[in-house]
Amino acid sequence: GSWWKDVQPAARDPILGVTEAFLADTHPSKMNVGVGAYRTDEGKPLVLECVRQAERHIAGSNFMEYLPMGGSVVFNDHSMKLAYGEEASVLADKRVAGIQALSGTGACRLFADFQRRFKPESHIFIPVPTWANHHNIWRDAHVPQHTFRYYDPVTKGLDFAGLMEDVKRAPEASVFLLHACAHNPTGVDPSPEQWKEISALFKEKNHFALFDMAYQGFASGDTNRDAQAIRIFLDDGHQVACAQSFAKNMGLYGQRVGCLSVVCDDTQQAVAVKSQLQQIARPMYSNPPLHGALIVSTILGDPDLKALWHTEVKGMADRIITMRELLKKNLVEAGSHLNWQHITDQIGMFCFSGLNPEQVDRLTSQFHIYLTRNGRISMAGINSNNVEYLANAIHEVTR
Ligand SMILES: Cc1[nH+]cc(COP(=O)(O)O)c(/C=N/[C@@H](CC(=O)O)C(=O)O)c1O
Repeated sequence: GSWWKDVQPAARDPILGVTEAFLADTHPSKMNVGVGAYRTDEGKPLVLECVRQAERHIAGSNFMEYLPMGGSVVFNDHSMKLAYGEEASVLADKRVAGIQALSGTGACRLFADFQRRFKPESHIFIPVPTWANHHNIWRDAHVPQHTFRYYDPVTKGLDFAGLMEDVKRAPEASVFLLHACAHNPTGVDPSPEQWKEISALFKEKNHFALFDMAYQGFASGDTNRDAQAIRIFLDDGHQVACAQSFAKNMGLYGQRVGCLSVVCDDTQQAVAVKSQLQQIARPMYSNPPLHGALIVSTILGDPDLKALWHTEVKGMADRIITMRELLKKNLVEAGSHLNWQHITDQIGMFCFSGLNPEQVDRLTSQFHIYLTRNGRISMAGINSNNVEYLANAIHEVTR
């Protein structure tokens, strides 16, 4: 009989499934505020000018060879400097094992498999809510998951007390997943003072922090400011790990460019850790793709291109902040009397609107507006031409 007769259709991905539904809709006013992918005020994807210039720099260069299993060393060095700081002592002392990854997803997965292999008894503590794919990644790595409180649906802000209590109650030396900035889906980040308290408690409990930094530069427009949580933990002496993505902040979504780095005791340990991370990559995809890493290295390695990138990433962050203000203003003008303060209090790519699944379903069925059922709105999908339409629709389903 047929080999695969028992294979059932997979459930729709809660995020990428929204894009599929959006593409299938032919309505002229349809809006996609689902997937976290930047769009210009004209509603178009953006290729950064610094990327275009980098592509011209590398055009025709005779690169088609395999990269090492750990990817481009030059790329890894630039990526780690971006995360930890140009002058970070852990980099000067060569204590960090860095490996090029298949964007942020790949970096998280490499860490999850590394954790399974070298800390087989460990579990992972994941914030509630988080990026939906985090659960899939640690599930497939066979690492047991727990959650810790993060978001307060009443205040639509950080549940700091709940977070600290859960961190305190977790067993000694637990592994935690933390969003470095622009928390997905809530857009709620701890303040620097709160990060300092979290770091101190992690020290007390001997916890380990993996930072998922998929939006560095995208939150505030300042790459150093968006990495402050990592810098605070480093200054406190934590040996963190960091999963980086260049999908959003450099617009390299489909190039799959990322980096996983692990801070170690010393150079010898970093060499050992990197060698083991490479052994995880080898059977998975052998070695990572060239092109995107070369673009990133070209940009971060050229002062003018790097300065241009900083300007452009700030431009994207600023447009999103403007859309937050516009959406809130249009909701008031539409006649809504609800409190929409969180729309401008939240930061990064997403607004956690507070809409419930039924209201989301109505936005989609009645107004052809596509967003994830947890009420997350990707602010980049909003522009000056559709913000009023969105505000009226939200008012309609929340009145
Ligand atoms: C927190 C976080 N971490 C990692 C990733 C992985 O991105 P990558 O393209 O592998 O570098 C994403 C992507 N989030 C958006 C896209 C997606 O779901 O894949 C999103 O939440 O819409 C994140 O939001």
